[in-house]
Amino acid sequence: MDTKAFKRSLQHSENYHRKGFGHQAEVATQLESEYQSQLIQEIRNSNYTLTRGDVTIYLAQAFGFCWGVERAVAMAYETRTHFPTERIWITNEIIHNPSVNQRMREMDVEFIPVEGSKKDFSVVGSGDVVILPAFGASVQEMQILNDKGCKIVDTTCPWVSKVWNTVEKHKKGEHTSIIHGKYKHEETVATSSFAGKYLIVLNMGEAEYVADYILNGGNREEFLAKFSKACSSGFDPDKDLERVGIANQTTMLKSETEQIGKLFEHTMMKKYGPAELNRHFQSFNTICDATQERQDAMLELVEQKLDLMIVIGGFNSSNTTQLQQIADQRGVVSYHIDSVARLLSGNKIEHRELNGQIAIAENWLPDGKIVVGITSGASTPDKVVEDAIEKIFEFKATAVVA
Ligand SMILES: C/C(=C\COP(=O)(O)OP(=O)(O)O)CO
Ligand code: SF4
Repeated sequence: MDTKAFKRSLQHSENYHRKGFGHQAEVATQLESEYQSQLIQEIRNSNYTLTRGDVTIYLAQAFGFCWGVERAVAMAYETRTHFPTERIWITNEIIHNPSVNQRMREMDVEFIPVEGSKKDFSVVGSGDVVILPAFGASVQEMQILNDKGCKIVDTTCPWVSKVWNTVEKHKKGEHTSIIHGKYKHEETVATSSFAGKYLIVLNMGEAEYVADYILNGGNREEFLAKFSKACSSGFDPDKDLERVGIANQTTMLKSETEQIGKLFEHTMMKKYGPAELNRHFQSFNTICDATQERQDAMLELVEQKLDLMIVIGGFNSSNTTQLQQIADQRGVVSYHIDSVARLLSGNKIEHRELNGQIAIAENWLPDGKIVVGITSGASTPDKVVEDAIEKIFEFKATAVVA
């Protein structure tokens, strides 16, 4: 399938919308009242810090809703306003935040049902409206919806579309796209659907395995088993790694994407020599600005003397997990929570560990004066952060009285 031609023709269809519908002002007021926070604004205005009682809060200098998320959520709200009576579907979560997805449900936006691991698009009627989330959708899904003749509202973040353009360039130059990402993540599923040949590597360990195979060969069966869910169909590691291009899921750990890019550049240089490098290697920076800013702010925050860190964001939010990984790498005690409900009491906190397990930690709030670092992922409303901060103040105030 010529994915580039399909995308171009879709964009010219009268059923396809990728800009708002002229209800910006109305929706902006609604979003502000549902997701913004007066307290967080005050903390921003006082140099990102606030002390109340025994608790000093240090907020990261960049955190919370990114531009792409604000845009996607606003478009979804506008869609509801513009099509008040039509049936509206969404192909996945609009972004990875439970409270925002709950709001979608309350607005009667329905999620496409999943049977086993397959989505059942038979429920969608031709006059229905379908929202594509901020991560985008695979080209096959777009084709199904286009064939049905439904109205498509595409909220894909332009930074994500930029990565799709990058893999299209790899395809044109007959380079295999090496995508630094999670093969099950919606964004990576979408990106790989636009790629020609591709291989998805999760981390530096997997990248090193591939680089070693390029230089020294290895066990082909083992390679194929290791990447069975993370490569294009018919992928042949002995033929398809002669020319490679780097792309990534926009929200991975920035430093790791950079290291992976350098690793493949050196590998191809070693194998083919500097004069041939351009024929065998392509790289474009596809980490988005928002991801960079939030990770850089986190790196600064963990340099402070903190008693603990609270990282707030959906448990399936990749960028939030990367923020917690930074705290973990620096040896800062940190808890990833998705809502204030996880702060069970002054003694107990329910949180997501980096390995994905949900655990309960005891005695998480130290006695006496404490400094708490706070950050939140790109899909976390400020309101959720405010609720968590207020709860910490409340637990500590009660502890003093007791
Ligand atoms: C939509 C989006 C980022 C916003 O944060 P999310 O937490 O929704 O997504 P992710 O970090 O990719 O799991 C894709 O870049
Ligand atoms: S994190 Fe970046 S790519 Fe993702 S929605 Fe936000 S701005 Fe877009």
